[in-house]
Amino acid sequence: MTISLLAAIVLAGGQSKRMGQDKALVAIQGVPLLQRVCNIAMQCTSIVYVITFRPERYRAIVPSACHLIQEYALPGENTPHGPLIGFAQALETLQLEAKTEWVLLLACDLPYLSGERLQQWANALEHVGDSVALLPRSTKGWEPLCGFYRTSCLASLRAAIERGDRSFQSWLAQEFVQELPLHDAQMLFNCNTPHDLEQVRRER
Ligand SMILES: Nc1nc2c(ncn2[C@@H]2O[C@H](COP(=O)(O)OP(=O)(O)OP(=O)(O)O)[C@@H](O)[C@H]2O)c(=O)[nH]1
Ligand SMILES: [Mg+2]
Repeated sequence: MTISLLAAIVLAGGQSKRMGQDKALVAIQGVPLLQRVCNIAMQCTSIVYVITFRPERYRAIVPSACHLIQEYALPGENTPHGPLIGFAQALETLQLEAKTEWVLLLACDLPYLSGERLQQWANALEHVGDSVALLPRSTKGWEPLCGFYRTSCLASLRAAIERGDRSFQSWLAQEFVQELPLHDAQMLFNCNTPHDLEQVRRER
């Protein structure tokens, strides 16, 4: 697909409570997780945004070609307010600055992401019908933080947030989502806890 059709958003606004230290900065083979994810996103598109409450903390590790978006608190909402609102805020910026048809959304805690697999998936975007999103599925349901969304979903996303939805699952339950074939389930492994991190460091 032509590169201007696709941008990427990386979410780095979580609290890393389970990890006990900022996951974005945790290094695997010397490379901070957020940096790894940005590098892989850049294999799919030259337009990469990172949304976070702490852009200054990450400036030194995020590749200079990536854009950092300052996330803001919504009135009456605690922070972090969760990935759904983070995604909506990043999409607002994207619509103003990049105007791509699709966006690849990625969590920052995916140590086994494959750029090749993402590129293969991205190639399918040219042939998608009316779907709002293309996502892999696990036994738990859609895997919303490693897949593709039409940027025009912002209107429906805003409406869901207004209604009080805070989870991707409840928003996506109302949307037409197409499944991406997942041949390597490990790609979706989340590095959430010190135990997860130990496991990844052992395997790498
Ligand atoms: N931009 C943004 N990203 C978020 C927010 N909340 C979670 N995320 C991101 O969403 C992804 C998945 O979140 P989790 O795995 O639950 O990460 P977390 O919230 O930092 O971890 P815990 O505090 O242990 O639940 C990670 O990339 C987080 O950085 C938010 O309010 N804003
Ligand atoms: Mg996680």
